[in-house]
Amino acid sequence: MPVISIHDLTKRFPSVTALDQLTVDIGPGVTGFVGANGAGKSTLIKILLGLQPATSGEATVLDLDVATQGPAIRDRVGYMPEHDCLPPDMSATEFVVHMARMSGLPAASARERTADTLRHVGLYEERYRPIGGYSTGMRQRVKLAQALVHDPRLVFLDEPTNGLDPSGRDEMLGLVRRIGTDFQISVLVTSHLLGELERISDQVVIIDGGRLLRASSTAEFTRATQVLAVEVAAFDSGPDWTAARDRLGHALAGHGLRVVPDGRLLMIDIAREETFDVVRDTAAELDLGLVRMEQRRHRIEEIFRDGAPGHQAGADAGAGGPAGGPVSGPDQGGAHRVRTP
Ligand SMILES: Nc1ncnc2c1ncn2[C@@H]1O[C@H](COP(=O)(O)OP(=O)(O)OP(=O)(O)O)[C@@H](O)[C@H]1O
Repeated sequence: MPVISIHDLTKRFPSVTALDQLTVDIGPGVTGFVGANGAGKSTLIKILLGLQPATSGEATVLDLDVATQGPAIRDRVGYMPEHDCLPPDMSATEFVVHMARMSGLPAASARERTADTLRHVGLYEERYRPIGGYSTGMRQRVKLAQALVHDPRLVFLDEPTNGLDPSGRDEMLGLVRRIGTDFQISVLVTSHLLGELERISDQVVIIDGGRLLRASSTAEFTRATQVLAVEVAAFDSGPDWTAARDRLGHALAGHGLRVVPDGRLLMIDIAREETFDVVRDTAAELDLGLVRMEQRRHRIEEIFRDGAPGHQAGADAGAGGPAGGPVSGPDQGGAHRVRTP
């Protein structure tokens, strides 16, 4: 049963259509909601919380109607807003207790839940210091704690990694993942960075200009391709990786495999089951060491890079044949911007 159900939802502002006939069902677990800046992510969250009316269309959250049951939704759902909204003179404990009381918790359980939640987000030691002296990462954790303190069934996290450096981002993503796994709270987390959502989400919804581009399980997005990526090192020619790569490439082409170089790698069509053995044996015959041999997986960002939703990016990487030029293989890097603002 979907946790969130959105049907034909449109939101028009005077000068822009923020959501355009959006229809999508979102199941339990961690859902990554991705789109460029201005794609309509925050607008959707506000409509789902009953804080803003839609222009047309319907949506339910935990089976509650967003148009008429906003307060009941906000009782059951936690919300971490994108922008900083923290009082600098209060400590994390004071602020989170206050938010717990606002959600209707009695004083004693508000204090107890606050201590538990701050421990969970890694702020226990610092909980009595004024928020004004906190780093960006700590402030993000306070916002996360206040979203969790009333023990919601579902949380909306709007760009929780905003402003964080790579290690802070990794820690935040780990926390978000644990909310879904350890606490069994469903999560809708937004980002304009595709790579980070791919890592932590059970399903991913991609919007562009307020329209649905694609919604599917992460496993479906990142399923294995029929391309084997191989990197070799030459024992006898030192650091000349180009020569080693090309020797192997030509030998494999001689075995009837379709091979395309891509930087230090060879992209090889997995035409038959023995392909792995042929690569291993040929590298050994040529006295080359196998540094890496892995079946490529689709990356979510390929959907954007290659334009068309559902495009079989990477699956035909070897189609150029042995004589084909270098192809741009699946991305090796980390998170990518969908579109810079
Ligand atoms: N209250 C408003 N009045 C007018 N236009 C608005 C309002 N809120 C949002 N918009 C516009 O709607 C579009 C979608 O904005 P929204 O904030 O939902 O995008 P987003 O995907 O969350 O991006 P960001 O992360 O940059 O906030 C943008 O063009 C924005 O300028």
